[in-house]
Amino acid sequence: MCRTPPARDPRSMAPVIEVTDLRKSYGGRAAVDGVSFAVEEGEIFGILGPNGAGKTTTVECVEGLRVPDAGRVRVAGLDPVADQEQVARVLGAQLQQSELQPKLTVREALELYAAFYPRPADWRPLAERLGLTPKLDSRFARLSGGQQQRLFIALALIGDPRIVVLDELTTGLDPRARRDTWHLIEDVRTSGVTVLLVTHFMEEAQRLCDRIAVIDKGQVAALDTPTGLIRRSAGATVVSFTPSAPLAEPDLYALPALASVEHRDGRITLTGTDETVNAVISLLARHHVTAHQLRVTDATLDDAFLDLTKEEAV
Ligand SMILES: Nc1ncnc2c1ncn2[C@@H]1O[C@H](COP(=O)(O)OP(=O)(O)OP(=O)(O)O)[C@@H](O)[C@H]1O
Repeated sequence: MCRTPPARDPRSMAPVIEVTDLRKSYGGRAAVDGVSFAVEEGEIFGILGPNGAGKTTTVECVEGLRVPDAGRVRVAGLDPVADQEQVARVLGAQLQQSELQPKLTVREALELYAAFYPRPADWRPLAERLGLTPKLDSRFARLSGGQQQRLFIALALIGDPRIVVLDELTTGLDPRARRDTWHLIEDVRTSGVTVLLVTHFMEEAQRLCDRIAVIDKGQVAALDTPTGLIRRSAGATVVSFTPSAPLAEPDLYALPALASVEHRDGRITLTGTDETVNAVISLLARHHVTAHQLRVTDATLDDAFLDLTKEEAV
């Protein structure tokens, strides 16, 4: 949006955010319990996890808002706690709703936050790009949810940061406003800014993120590209069909790489891998059973997330 993408030699690229064995407890209970990840410059890096997993605590340590109990955090090589002032110049964070005065107009908010930085971005083109120009004289409290989020993005970018941290950016937005916001995030990245994105929305993570750390119970349960996460989850491929004659249960359960079997209204749904699909087709042929409405689909990030964060059976 405002930065020119830096010319980068991929071989010399150091991570712009490094989190190593981060630990943070509240009242003796571990909220973050040994989290490590590294974010490359120019990435959209997602942090995904169930409620209470430790996502916000992790990003607050990256922002320097919380002091870790143990571990190491570096943002552009700086310590967010010891070097707070320098970190504030390279990292833009999304404000929480409560942090902006309801009576402030959009223009006042932009001017006020621009004044915090030695070399702020020009807020006018930023406001224009974010569709805020017609709202410059509106008070914050009178903006719609989508307009408020766009203002938060503008304020996070006003210091012309190298990195922007966005936490639950599209919560409460309608589907159109959410999609508009996704386009904005893609534009932000195209302009060379690294994005650290905390989200609950699988579709959002799958669409936007280059890589995702799935955090569960204070730990990194998996770290991969969205496609990689789907592939590594137990049931990466879903096959469903209505057989022309019943199939023996032991034959189904003997299928290779099978993750689950479901029967509903005469229809069988299996999850597994491509190997499972090939084997079920052979099984059907061997027993001269026809598969009506045979469908083979890829699992979604939603399926992978549920698999990666499932509660262990007790
Ligand atoms: N200031 C605090 N004092 C005490 N406990 C806290 C505090 N902040 C967070 N916690 C607890 O730490 C754990 C992790 O919280 P955190 O907000 O980091 O999780 P989260 O993954 O961001 O959750 P959510 O998706 O619900 O926002 C939770 O059990 C939460 O109740």
